[in-house]
Amino acid sequence: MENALEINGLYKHYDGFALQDVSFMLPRGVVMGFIGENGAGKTTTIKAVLNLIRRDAGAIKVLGLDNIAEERAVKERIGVVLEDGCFLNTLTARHVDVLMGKAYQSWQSEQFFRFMERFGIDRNKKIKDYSKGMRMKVSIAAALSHGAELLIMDEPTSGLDPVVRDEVLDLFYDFMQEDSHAILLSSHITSDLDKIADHITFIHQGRVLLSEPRDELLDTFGVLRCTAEQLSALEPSAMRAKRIGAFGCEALVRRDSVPANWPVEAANIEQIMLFLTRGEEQR
Ligand SMILES: Nc1ncnc2c1ncn2[C@@H]1O[C@H](COP(=O)(O)OP(=O)(O)OP(=O)(O)O)[C@@H](O)[C@H]1O
Repeated sequence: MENALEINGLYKHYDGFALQDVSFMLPRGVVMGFIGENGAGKTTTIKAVLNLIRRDAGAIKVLGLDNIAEERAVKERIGVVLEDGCFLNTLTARHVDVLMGKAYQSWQSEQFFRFMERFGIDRNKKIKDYSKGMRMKVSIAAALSHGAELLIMDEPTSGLDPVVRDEVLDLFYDFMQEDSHAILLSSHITSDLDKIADHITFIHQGRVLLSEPRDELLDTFGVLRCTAEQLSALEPSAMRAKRIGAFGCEALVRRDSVPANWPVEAANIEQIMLFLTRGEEQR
């Protein structure tokens, strides 16, 4: 089966910022965490996938379809949740149901209202009177109620409390019970990604620095705390990034390239992201 998403050589230039040769692949059956610091280019990439901005170069396939030439077919088969919410504040969940029914051939009202009941959301109340968590749940419920195979979400859990975040992650988990489904999820909340992401794509200053299965990433890299002398004795290829402080050095290292008796600790996604963003890069 074709990949859920393939981005090849995506370029987009703004004044003071550019996406440069962004390429990665999201296979079906996979939840991809799309991470990077503020302004790294996550939303710009997602907007290019959704054909909301004009790209300068590159090719994007969504569920095997060209995202521009076959835009209508693509829209029907993906669920989208954007950072700033998708619906007007004066609408109620009932209105959302009517609008979505017009927008999607395969809209499932019953499914949508089952979600509303599960979340205890009053279908007659206006969106502006919902809490932030409820608004996000309505957006996610809408994205999940038209038989989408791929969910594309820009920071769906940001600003939500840990209990609501967990409920939302449960929804994603349910969605992924179907093998052909996939999720692209941009997030700053690395603990959510620790729970749900199978694959991590990390973007920094408009370029993809890595795109790998999460377990491989965690197996490959570790954090070494050592002296400057020890650090300089290390093979350059063993080190991906380093930070040198007054009291010693820390380096993100390839575990298998460091002498076995050196103290290398497991790294989590947040540490890897911080090293690659703020550490002195070693290529
Ligand atoms: N329409 C635009 N015109 C000019 N610059 C833009 C435009 N949209 C985005 N940018 C710039 O592109 C850069 C990347 O922004 P983007 O929203 O893609 O980052 P992000 O990784 O999603 O960040 P965040 O995590 O803060 O949402 C930023 O410097 C932003 O100012």
